[in-house]
Amino acid sequence: MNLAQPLPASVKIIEVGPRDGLQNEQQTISAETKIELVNRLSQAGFPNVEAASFVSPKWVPQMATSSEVMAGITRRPGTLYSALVPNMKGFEAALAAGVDEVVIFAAASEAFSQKNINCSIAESIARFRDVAQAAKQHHLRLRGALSCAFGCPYQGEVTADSVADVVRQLRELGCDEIDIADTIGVATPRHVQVVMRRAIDEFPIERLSGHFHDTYGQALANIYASLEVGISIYHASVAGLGGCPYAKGATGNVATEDVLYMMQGLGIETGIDLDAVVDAGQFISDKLGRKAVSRAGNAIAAKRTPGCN
Ligand SMILES: CC(C)(COP(=O)([O-])OP(=O)([O-])OC[C@H]1O[C@@H](n2cnc3c(N)ncnc32)[C@H](O)[C@@H]1OP(=O)([O-])[O-])[C@@H](O)C(=O)NCCC(=O)NCCSC(=O)C[C@@](C)(O)CC(=O)[O-]
Repeated sequence: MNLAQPLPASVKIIEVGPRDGLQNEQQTISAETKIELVNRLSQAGFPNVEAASFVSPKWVPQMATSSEVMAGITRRPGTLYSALVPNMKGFEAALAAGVDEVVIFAAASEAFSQKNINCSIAESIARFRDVAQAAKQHHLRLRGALSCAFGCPYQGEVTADSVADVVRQLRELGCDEIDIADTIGVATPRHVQVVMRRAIDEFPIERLSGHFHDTYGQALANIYASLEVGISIYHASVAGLGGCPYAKGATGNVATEDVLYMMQGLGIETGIDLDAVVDAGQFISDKLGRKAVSRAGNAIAAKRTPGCN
């Protein structure tokens, strides 16, 4: 029996490079560079750029410049600028910085919740209740991220039921969108379809997203598997930037250039200029002093060099 549906005609791609991509970089990246990266990405046409994170600078020092970044960017009408917010202190800073969307971030794994935000899942949901209410009061969009939905670096297996349980709690907080995240990139396509189908039982499919890291080289296959079950929102990171400070060995999110190239080939509309994203990827890779991790990005950049075909 073929359970696959027709693929969506269009998808929303959320660019998470400036936050998820850069948060784990050991070298200090200037606010100026982050601002230029965000501007290049919004100009490329992304409907949503995750630009900042108002977490404790003791926990994630690279994100300490988030207010400066938000103050320095040139806002493009049509782009929403999002930021991670773990508590009310983060919310106040995000509000003052003028973010359009706050992202509360829970986990499907107790062990990861403790390592990442220093509290249990239940405590995190209680903390997020105040943030969610404040976001609604201020008419800000509210997104819920769910880490370790397919496996945890500390506890190992994570069940689809525990994912569904936290999705339901995030729905009850009033999340407009919920991200099902493979923080350590361990998922494979059939597993993804099982978990996504359980999540769809708890939350409207058109507001669920897939957030895949590429640690085991499965991210594009996992996106395709999610397309088959009808998921139409995906996160990606320019030049494949990233990793998670609390998930050892996690590599970057799937590279945005690779996702856009695949969507183009599938005839799925994104509204994003792939060439401009390749430029943004080369820009940030030059600043970091290393080659972009995107296969498609590097291939397209190489083709532009005279003498290459
Ligand atoms: C949640 C806390 C704050 C708890 O951390 P804590 O130490 O339990 O909190 P606390 O309330 O005891 O505060 C400790 C200190 O931090 C300060 N503080 C407290 N809150 C803030 C804030 N918002 N902004 C700035 N400062 C803050 C607070 O004022 C205090 O300062 P002190 O009195 O010692 O000088 C901490 O654990 C934290 O910031 N964690 C963030 C970890 C993180 O950002 N991880 C990466 C993002 S998650 C992720 O990447 C996964 C995702 C979403 O991408 C999906 C995926 O890929 O799977």
